[in-house]
Amino acid sequence: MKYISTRGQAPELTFEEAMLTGLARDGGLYLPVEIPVMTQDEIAALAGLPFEEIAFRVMWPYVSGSFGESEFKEIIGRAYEGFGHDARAPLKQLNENHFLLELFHGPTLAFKDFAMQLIGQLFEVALKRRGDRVTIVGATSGDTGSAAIEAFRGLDAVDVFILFPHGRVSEVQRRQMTTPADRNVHALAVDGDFDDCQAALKDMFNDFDFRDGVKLAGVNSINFARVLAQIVYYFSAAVSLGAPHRKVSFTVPTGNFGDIFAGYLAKRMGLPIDRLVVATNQNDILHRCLSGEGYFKGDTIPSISPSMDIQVSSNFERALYYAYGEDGGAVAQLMDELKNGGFNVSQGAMEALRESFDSGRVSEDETLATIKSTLTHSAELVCPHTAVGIKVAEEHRSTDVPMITLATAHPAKFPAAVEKASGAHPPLPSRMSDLYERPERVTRIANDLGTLEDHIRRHIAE
Ligand SMILES: Cc1ncc(COP(=O)(O)O)c(C=O)c1O
Ligand SMILES: N[C@@H](CCOP(=O)(O)O)C(=O)O
Repeated sequence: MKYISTRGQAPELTFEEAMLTGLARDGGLYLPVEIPVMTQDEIAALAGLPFEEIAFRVMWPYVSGSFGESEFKEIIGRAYEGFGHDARAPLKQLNENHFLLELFHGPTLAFKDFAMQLIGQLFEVALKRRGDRVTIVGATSGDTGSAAIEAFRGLDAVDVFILFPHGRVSEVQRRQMTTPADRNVHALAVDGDFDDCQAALKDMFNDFDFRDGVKLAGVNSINFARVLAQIVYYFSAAVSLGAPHRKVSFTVPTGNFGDIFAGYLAKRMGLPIDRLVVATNQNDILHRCLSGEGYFKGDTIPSISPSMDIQVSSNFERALYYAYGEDGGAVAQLMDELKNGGFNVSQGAMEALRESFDSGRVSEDETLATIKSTLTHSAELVCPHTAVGIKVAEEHRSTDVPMITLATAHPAKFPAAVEKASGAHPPLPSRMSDLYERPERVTRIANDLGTLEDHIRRHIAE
């Protein structure tokens, strides 16, 4: 499989090259040249298989040519062996036709572990084969950073620098990033918001001297490998509810649009997904856009679902690429307009987006009320991001198609909000019970490209 950029001006790459590259050199995001399709029989055959086998069958067409078949199976095995649930992504029933897909049984208690644990293994194998090393820089609103640090800590061939917005992540998220003692891990608390961190990261990729000098690699969902690994649980969940013989819908708490874009690819691969519902908090650029108001940046407002405090949703570019008929020139022009504040989406592209996506926005009070009512009515304690999803899902579910809401993080990552809403304190798993006692190591740093690049150059392989 070859990979092309959403902006049409970067060289075609193999899966391994695209994974190690991150952002395309024309500023775009990599996508497969064509989306592989599974037959209805192939999808039906997934029912009852272990998660790892489903992962292999779903991802293999995307990676073959870069990794051997048994090599890839072993990588998948290693990636998920540390998960705290045999099903990896178990489904729970909330009410008659509303289900919760629990994606927080990995090492850092958020859905990011599904992809990050896999690409940690893929990077290690690929870099060893090449005899190469890279500098990973990641931007995080809390969960990507901790998952990346967990996946890459202690690896000789990788330095990992994580930029997070100072004061805008939960204490558990911060401590997950600042307490690992490994010398190749560097947590940077940036004076800015998540969008500033993500913009700085993209600027580093577009600064070719820096990019080539430090061998920059990215593990945010700008990296297609991240999105790929997230396709798998759409399949495992849907077949366990009767797909391909029965349609299902998904509601996804959304910020950077990576998770729900994985659902879009699952649909294009042949999974009978009826609706994909984008659920946003008060940082609602995606909801406004899907409601026909154009894609215009606002100020990011801190919320109790901080991982979704995002205004520039990087993977929306991938959805626009398909909505604009795979026209890289059109996408490049929209992204230029975004630099000046935003753009209106053409009527044809809006129709294409609406064929798959619905959306809803949830206020802070509604988030708190949903945490409480979910505990009261379904005996489930959920994190604020999941609550945003549940609220929107309830507004969009129909009686005849099961709705699956993605439970994207463990409630113990956000104890203050969960306790405020429900009065219940979500305990951390016992393996993390000393998290609050571990010493922290973090550098507070200005939101300035030169300062960030200089810091990274000076601290590589120290
Ligand atoms: C807990 C949680 N829920 C939801 C999201 C939103 O996911 P995405 O950015 O893929 O839309 C994030 C961050 O990415 C997250 O950390
Ligand atoms: N919510 C994310 C933001 C970054 O998203 P990514 O999927 O592009 O890595 C986080 O927790 O950091």
